[in-house]
Amino acid sequence: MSLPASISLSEALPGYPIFTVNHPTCTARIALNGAHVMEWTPTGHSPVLYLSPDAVLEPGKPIRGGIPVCWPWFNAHPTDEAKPMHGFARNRPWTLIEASESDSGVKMAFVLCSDAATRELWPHEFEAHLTVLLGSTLEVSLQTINKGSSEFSIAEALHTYLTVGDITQVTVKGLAETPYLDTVGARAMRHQTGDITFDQEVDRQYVSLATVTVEDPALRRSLTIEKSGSATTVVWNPWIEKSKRLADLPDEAYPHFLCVEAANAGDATVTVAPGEAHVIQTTIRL
Ligand SMILES: O=P(O)(O)OC[C@H]1O[C@@H](O)[C@H](O)[C@@H](O)[C@@H]1O
Repeated sequence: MSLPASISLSEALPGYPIFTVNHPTCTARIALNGAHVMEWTPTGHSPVLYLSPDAVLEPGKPIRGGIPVCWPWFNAHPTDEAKPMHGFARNRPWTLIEASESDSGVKMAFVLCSDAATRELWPHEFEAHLTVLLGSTLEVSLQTINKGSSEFSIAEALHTYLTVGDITQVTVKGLAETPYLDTVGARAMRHQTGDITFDQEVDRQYVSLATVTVEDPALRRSLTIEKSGSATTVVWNPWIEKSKRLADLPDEAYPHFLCVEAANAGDATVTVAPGEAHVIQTTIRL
């Protein structure tokens, strides 16, 4: 496929293609492995997405940072922990099917289809389409199409790593008075009173359709995360002890990112009938 002038293709390592976007509205990088948006920087601003300096760029491995696509399950597989964490979509090579540009930005679309390897992990026929609009805002949508003859259920997340200046000064607004599944320690349903602030590990699945704002006084900016087709918002920061266990994340990195993820997780799995489709979408703006 021919690429428009604002998108170029290179290899981070042999056999590891990366698309680089240089457009008047933004710069960005997207890996074909996982259809993974690694970086997005609107013109005149510092990077919005966090990418670990120790991220591993290797076919079949997830990238620490950017927007991993978690699909068709979220977190550990519900019955078989030997299967990949967060599903297989972030570990597979996708195919680029559209790349175009306009004055407002760049559009890229990728597809992942069921094959022998995916059937080993998940016995269903599907097409997954990831569409990314990169400009002064970032829009990502993931469409799941059931190509088989029986229904299937999915969990999913657009696992967005946001750069923040100092997590201890961050406030997340939009989830006050919302129930959530707390997955730090023994799982428990809890109730969020007031806005979210951070002084320890946070790993929560909020039952929410709401738009979320991340107030970041250290970088003097706020980020808005809108979403649709998503009944769960995951909020995650590993803090120090969990960071030490993650080999592809520097121990001292946790104050500088926060994950706010449009998701369908926990009880909010999505059932897709044969021939039907489901779309989860998120828009991030400064
Ligand atoms: O290390 P991974 O597989 O990318 O997962 C990172 C985190 O992803 C979050 O979304 C989960 O809520 C956490 O429990 C998990 O630790």
